[in-house]
Amino acid sequence: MPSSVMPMPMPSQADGRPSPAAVSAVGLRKSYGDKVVLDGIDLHIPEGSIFALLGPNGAGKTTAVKILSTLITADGGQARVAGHDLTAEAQSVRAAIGVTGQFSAVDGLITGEENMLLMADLNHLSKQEGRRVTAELLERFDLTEAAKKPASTYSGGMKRRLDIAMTLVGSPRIIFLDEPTTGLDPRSRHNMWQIIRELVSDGVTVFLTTQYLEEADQLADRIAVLNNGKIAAEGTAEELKRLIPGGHIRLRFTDPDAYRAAATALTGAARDDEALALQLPSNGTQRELRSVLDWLDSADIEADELTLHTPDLDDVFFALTATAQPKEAVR
Ligand SMILES: Nc1ncnc2c1ncn2[C@@H]1O[C@H](COP(=O)(O)OP(=O)(O)OP(=O)(O)O)[C@@H](O)[C@H]1O
Repeated sequence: MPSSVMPMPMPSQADGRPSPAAVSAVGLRKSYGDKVVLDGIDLHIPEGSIFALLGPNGAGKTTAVKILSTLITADGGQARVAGHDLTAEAQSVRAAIGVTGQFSAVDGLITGEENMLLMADLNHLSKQEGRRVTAELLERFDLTEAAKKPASTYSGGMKRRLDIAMTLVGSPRIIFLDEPTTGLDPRSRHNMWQIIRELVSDGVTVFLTTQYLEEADQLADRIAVLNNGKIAAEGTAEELKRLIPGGHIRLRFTDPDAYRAAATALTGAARDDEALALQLPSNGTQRELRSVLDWLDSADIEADELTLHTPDLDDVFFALTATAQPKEAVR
């Protein structure tokens, strides 16, 4: 499947010119020993958008983030982040970005406020400015009450919020969030999504990696699926869903005789004898649904349950990453 996927067109502005890129990369490559992790990655992430890099475990998502945030160097290819060349202007790249990794930068032994003030110091803010920014961010991330408690006493969601608040002390224009909601409960995950949306409404560009398809679907303007070292597909969630077949109508019966009669009449349907269910391919349009219903009426078939299934990102992910997956190397 990946090899047959057409590249998506570049996002463009109303006047047809390509949108200014917060991150652009051509042919990024990285290997560990003889294991190729990134095998020529191209990216174009417009300013002020949310980009999600999806991929199975060990696909190379963190490696891509580490390269683009100058933590490690690529073996080949070129990239510009915030308008600066990744190799020649690494210092300028660092000044423009914030990174929160899977392993938090939060120091549990000191309070949330002290963590923030330390960050302000590292960003060379004056004492007064550091205090102002700290108070503002703690308030924004609902941490004012807990500000004077050791960070080790915080819940997972609070630690994650503190982590992002610390990243924002330096007012980065681009934020890399490596699996920002892994391990969070549903409520904390939804809170984090809201925070991410607010960041973007302030003009920040967000590059996030995730294993949660729903997260990419909910948040991202564009999504790239990384598999076997390559971008298997890239586009909006809707564009990706259109790439794969999988839409169907499912008819379920309670009466085995009715099921058998319907299965005989509907020769093109896939059968699930155990569930007494039939599955008909469908593109999900109203016109097609109506013609199927008319046909069922004319054949005198009455199902007890009819459900319409349109492909979701899960289907896309499974279709694109179904080929032999690389085994995770031991680090
Ligand atoms: N420093 C390293 N030395 C050797 N191999 C490494 C190193 N870092 C990563 N790898 C390997 O590179 C591959 C990609 O790792 P990476 O952490 O980028 O994947 P990932 O997509 O972020 O995975 P996950 O979703 O599990 O976090 C894995 O097979 C990993 O074991």
